[in-house]
Amino acid sequence: TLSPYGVHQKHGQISNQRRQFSNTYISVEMDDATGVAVMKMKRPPVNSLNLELLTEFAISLEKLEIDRGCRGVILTSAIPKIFSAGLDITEMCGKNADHYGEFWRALQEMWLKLYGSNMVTIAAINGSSPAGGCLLAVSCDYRIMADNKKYTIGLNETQLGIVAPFWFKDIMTDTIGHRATERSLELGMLYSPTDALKIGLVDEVVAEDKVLSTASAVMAQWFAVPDHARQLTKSMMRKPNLDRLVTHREADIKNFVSFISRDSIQKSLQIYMEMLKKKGS
Ligand SMILES: CCCCC/C=C\C/C=C\C=C\CC(=O)SCCNC(=O)CCNC(=O)[C@H](O)C(C)(C)COP(=O)(O)OP(=O)(O)OC[C@H]1O[C@@H](n2cnc3c(N)ncnc32)[C@H](O)[C@@H]1OP(=O)(O)O
Repeated sequence: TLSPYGVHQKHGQISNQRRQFSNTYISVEMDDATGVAVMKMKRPPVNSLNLELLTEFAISLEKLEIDRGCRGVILTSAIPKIFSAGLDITEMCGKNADHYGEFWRALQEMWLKLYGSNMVTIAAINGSSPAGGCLLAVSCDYRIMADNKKYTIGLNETQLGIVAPFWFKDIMTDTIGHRATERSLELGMLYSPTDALKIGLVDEVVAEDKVLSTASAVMAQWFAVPDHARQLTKSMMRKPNLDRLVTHREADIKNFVSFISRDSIQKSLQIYMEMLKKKGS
């Protein structure tokens, strides 16, 4: 073990086997010949991240992390036109403090596993990806987005009357820079794929039907670098952000619970949910 987050070399096993494991909201297909797992979120209608999905996500990643045959994960969605609608707003509305705390801890856990993964992680963003959906993408090593101007990506929390926590903000800053993050977060901006590419929020925009094949090709390029060197470099780059959340984890939960429990915030979220429902009907 080379880092507190469990850096270790993965050895690809040469075989023609594909293994699959599936939970309620996450399915994983592991290709032993390539060492690549494709992990799909499948929670209709919009892959909103509820407690169960977040828990399954973390467990699936942990399984892959200890699987010596797995060197990389492509994260994508099984739902057409949607990568993820972000956190399930109903998990943050009308529940009690214990529930909010449990939910936030599950989100932190998932993030520590994804952002701290030793595997190569590539987001194949095949649909809209607001807020928590954007967090998933930005936590990966590389982002490929489908070229469809109806899709958007960004941290739009302020539009809901809530605030992106410091660890969302930190990785956004690392990705697009301080000034762009300041503007983007204050205004709760959502970007089209082309605009996301311009500011560096995604690395590539490709035709919808090429998102997965491009992800596989990029994975092969990343695999050409020796695992131990890439993993140590990743760990060195990401350790400060990981340590910051680990150190302030309980305070972050307390902060979230007290913020989200405020009457004014509950009201904002209810209004936003009603607006979403009206738009859909
Ligand atoms: C100072 C201290 C600070 C401390 C920290 C404090 C707080 C931080 C707190 C929270 C951080 C949260 C991050 C988040 O992720 S919040 C979630 C933000 N997400 C969104 O804004 C996305 C909303 N959804 C959409 O924009 C669209 O649904 C989308 C573009 C994804 C898809 O559009 P489409 O037209 O296909 O589908 P819809 O008809 O809109 O939706 C279908 C169905 O799904 C429901 N729904 C959509 N999104 C969510 C969601 N995020 N959670 C729950 N439910 C969702 C929608 O209401 C529809 O339902 P129904 O009408 O079919 O019943």
